[in-house]
Amino acid sequence: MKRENYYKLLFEKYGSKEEVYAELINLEAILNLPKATELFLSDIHGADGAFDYILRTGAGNLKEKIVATFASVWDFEKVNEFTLLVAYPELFLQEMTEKKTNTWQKETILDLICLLKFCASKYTRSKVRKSLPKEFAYIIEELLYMEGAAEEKENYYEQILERVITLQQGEIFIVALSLSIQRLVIDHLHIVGDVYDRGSGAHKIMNRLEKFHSVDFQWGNHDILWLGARVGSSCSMITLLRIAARYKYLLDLEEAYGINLRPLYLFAEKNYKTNPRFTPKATEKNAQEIENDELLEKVHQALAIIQFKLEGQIIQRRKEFQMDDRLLLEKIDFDRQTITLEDESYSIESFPRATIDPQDIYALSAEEKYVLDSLTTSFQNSEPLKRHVHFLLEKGAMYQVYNGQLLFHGCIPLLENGDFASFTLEGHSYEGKALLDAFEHYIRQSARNIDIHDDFATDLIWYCWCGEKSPLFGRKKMTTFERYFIPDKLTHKEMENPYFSLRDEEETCKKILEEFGLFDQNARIINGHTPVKVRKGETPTRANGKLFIIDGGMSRAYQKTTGIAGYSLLNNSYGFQIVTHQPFKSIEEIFEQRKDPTTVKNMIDGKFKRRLIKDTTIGKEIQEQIDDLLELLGYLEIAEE
Ligand SMILES: O=P(O)(O)OC[C@H]1O[C@](O)(COP(=O)(O)O)[C@@H](O)[C@@H]1O
Ligand SMILES: [Mn+2]
Repeated sequence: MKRENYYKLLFEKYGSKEEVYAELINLEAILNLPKATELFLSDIHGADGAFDYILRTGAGNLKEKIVATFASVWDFEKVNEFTLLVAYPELFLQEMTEKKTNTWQKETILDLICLLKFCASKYTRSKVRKSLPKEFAYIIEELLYMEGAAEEKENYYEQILERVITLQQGEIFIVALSLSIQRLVIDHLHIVGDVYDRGSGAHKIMNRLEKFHSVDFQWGNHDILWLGARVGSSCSMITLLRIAARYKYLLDLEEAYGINLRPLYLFAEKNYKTNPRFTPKATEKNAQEIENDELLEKVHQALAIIQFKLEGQIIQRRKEFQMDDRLLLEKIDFDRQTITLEDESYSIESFPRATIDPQDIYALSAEEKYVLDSLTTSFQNSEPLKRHVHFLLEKGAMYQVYNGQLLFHGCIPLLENGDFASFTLEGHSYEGKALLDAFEHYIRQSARNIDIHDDFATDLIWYCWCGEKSPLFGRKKMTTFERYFIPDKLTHKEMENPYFSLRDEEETCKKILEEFGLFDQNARIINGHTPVKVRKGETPTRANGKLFIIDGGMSRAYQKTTGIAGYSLLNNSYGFQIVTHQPFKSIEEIFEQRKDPTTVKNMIDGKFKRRLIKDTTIGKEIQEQIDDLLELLGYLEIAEE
């Protein structure tokens, strides 16, 4: 478009020169406000309750704000009580045993207004307005910004509150105020991968993310399985189903995504026997569940075998993946019940050989094909999955550079000596940032053609899940087969890419940051994917503070290894804060304990200078708008002459 036409269009948006001035002043004011709070979360793994809890409490930030507002007058007990009220207002009101007298309501509303005022102080009025519930926006604004003498104000407040309460709106008002506070406590959310798998609530998390006011997403290896399932990667789809069987929430997928599992269940019931190696992971059992387990064992096996066959097919047609050592089924000696891996023979146990055709080991049987087709149809017709994958494509990426930080889920593949490891895709060799960009390019290409199921791009989605050079995975191989069938635990080890030890060194982190154009000394890497084993003395801060690992560790099954639930990260205008989470069992337990066990630790960056919006990614965009408006004014002046 010609510059002149652009100015005309821009001017039409404002209508008058005065409006342009007003917008300029507004934008310049925004640039000088303190930077808003970001929350970084990762590895949520279907734990929707824990996720909901973290969002409602702003990962401990809500309590921090309450302490800052009322510290001089309230004790811990009162702070905890109020945190609970703001985080779960509906439930709090419902559970309250004392009478909710008019005085109590009035006091609570005034306290909430006070807190809201504090939380809103670093935002523009227009932004605060957008965060308020429509029905109460006017009243709340009156209460927030009322000018005048103390006495006048008090009378005015008194009158408004009296009215709200006599109209029976007190409780609704309390809920509305609490939700607005929640909304302002976290301004932007970063999901550093792995919302999906190992827990049954991923769809609820995705529903919530779709509506979240400001969010970005770095794909994790588990999310990529779901994206793959939607866009035609059969092997990704079967793998996520196998994991769902392993963690015992397979049936929930019928309701969550409308997946028809009947053909799969019928096939498994007919072709498989029970096999304790495939008993789903679960903690407590009742009689009905035991019966269910038997069926699930069969389904779980059926899925594992289809997965190994499909993997074999991909590895055979994609020599460039260099995964021939993972062509496992052909390495089995069925009569001797052994497998040969890297010239070593290992015994295998309970391998269900009945559905393997010795003449064509990786071929699916007609029945398996039928099951696969019907599942594919189900996945590709699922409306919620379509929406969720659309969200992943729109808000998600392989990595993100935001406010001078580099975010990615897994790793940047490195060689032992710290150089970037290269990988060849369709004849081109890529490394470092270019490698991540290339993966992203192919993922998006595959997503444009969901009817093609075996092209290079779609196969590469599966590679992202478990390939050695996949930045989302970062391990030499995925030993799923070994863990199911080979008792020798030595074979279960998944060697990590050198990145995972080299990232502890400042030099490595600096090199990676520079590769992504980040030269500032305050630049940091924010990483997910690997649980921080607190029990073994590991910490989430590495490389002299250049890198944070924030595996939220919300997957219950993994809490044994970590010793806590996990870590997340906050970043406000003063710098980073590391948040330590305790295992979340239920809201009931939180209400019983009446306290938020989350702890927040400040990591003030070197010099104590508050970061303003002008120093952020959004600030750069606002500056561009300002520059445009200034140019527009210049243009208008010339036009007037
Ligand atoms: O414990 P499970 O569910 O069998 O999963 C183990 C597999 O998951 C992985 O850890 C990948 O998942 P993460 O991205 O959560 O680490 C594989 O490396 C491993 O083979
Ligand atoms: Mn991961």
